[in-house]
Amino acid sequence: MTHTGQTTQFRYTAQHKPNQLIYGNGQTAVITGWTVKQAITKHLQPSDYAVIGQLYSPTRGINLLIRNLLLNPHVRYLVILNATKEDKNAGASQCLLDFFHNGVEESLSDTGRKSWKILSAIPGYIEIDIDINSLGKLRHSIEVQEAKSITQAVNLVKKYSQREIIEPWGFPLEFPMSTVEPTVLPGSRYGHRIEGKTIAETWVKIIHRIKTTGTIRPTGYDGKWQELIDMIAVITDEPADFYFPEPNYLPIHRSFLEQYISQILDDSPNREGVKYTYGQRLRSWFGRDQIEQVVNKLVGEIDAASAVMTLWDVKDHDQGGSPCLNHIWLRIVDNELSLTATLRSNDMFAAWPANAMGLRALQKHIRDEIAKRSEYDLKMGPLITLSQSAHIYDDTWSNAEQLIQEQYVAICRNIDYYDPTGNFLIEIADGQIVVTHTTPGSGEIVGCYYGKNALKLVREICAASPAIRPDHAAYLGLELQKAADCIKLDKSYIQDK
Ligand SMILES: O=c1ccn([C@H]2C[C@H](O)[C@@H](COP(=O)(O)O)O2)c(=O)[nH]1
Repeated sequence: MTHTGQTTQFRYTAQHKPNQLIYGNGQTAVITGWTVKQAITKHLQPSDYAVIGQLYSPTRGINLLIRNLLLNPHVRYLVILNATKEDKNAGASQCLLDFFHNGVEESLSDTGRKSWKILSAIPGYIEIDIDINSLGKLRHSIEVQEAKSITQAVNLVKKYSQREIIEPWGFPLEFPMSTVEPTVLPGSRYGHRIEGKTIAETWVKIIHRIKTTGTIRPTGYDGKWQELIDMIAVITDEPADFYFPEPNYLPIHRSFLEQYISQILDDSPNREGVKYTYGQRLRSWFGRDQIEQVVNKLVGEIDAASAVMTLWDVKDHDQGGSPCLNHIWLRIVDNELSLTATLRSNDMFAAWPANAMGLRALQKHIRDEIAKRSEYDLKMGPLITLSQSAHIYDDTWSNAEQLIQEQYVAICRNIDYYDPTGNFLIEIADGQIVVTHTTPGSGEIVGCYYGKNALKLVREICAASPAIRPDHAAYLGLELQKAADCIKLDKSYIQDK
């Protein structure tokens, strides 16, 4: 008997990410991985499938997907698309396949919580609150097929939709879920500056800043994120071969970096299911190779302040999925080339490290091309990212907390107290405190302050040099108060003694 599916009464109930899914009334769930779900949906009728959704991450996505499947026992078939480079890199489709093939064991998750660990080479976890017998029942009640292409996935779904309706494998199952709302410290919302030597170090500081003072907001998808608006990250000394900490706490591996850099540097043809690549926007989208344009611009006019590349197309308002990276600007000052990139929206936990490394590779490429075509042998200046919505999604909050606990304190311990604002030399002369402001390197005198009141002096200094480091200002406060006390007690004062 052939069955078209129209007669079923099945309705998929999604408790997690309900607005991210496309619903039908069949018995097959389709996981499209990193391929946009519309690329599959457009070839099918709603009666062919129960639900169609994407799966990006094994550590973040699978747990919610399994919870949704447990709520929908009428789903008896699962087609998992595992087709693109992104799928291979993320490993989510593979890990989900391994869940159905191999099952789970009790273990600790990446954030140290007791969890069910999927028996897979790719780390993936399911929350321990989900009953193990229910997981077993789910695994054995659903027929699972991997598809290596869109066509194969569509054919598999159509094949299943021809089958006779099968009874649900049980009753809908729901398990408790614990959520922890973070404590948010007060702080300014707009405009934040973070600086670090490497991408890895800067990332930890970024995560700390957003996690401590970011505003908790709905994401526009399902769920929440913690957000700061307009965050500038300045990375001063990323080495040419990139710094990966040991052990690597970044959400990117060296093995993926080469592919990712190619997505930024190289043109690529339109691929079904992929909305855009940055390389395509830069190399060909607007009918010009913008990387070539900026290289030629700077070779011809080394002081140019117009070495701009744009990735935003005005047509991007007409459809979803517009590029997050929108504007790139290069500038040469003192024989060094800086690159500033503006991202309208930036997932600072999962995406920023790769974004930053890709942009650093672009900066190096432009430096080297300028060197090939001219006499200019430029140094690599800083990489600067301006993330307009700088956010951390709620499903990575616990990973972010763990990173802060394990790395932030260590990074703060290694801080050098160099302040580009300069140095302040404190003395007592003629019964007054005298503060001399000098430049950081050469020690040239650039300012002088006098008085007896420490607080007044600190305020004057901070007003005149508002970019002074907060710990430097605090140090000055202490030293100036010591000097003021010495005047009162008629004692001699020596700075730092
Ligand atoms: O290179 C990228 C691409 C995407 N994203 C993140 C930003 C958002 O969290 C999400 C895209 O969502 P939309 O703004 O397009 O809805 O992906 C990045 O951080 N960097």
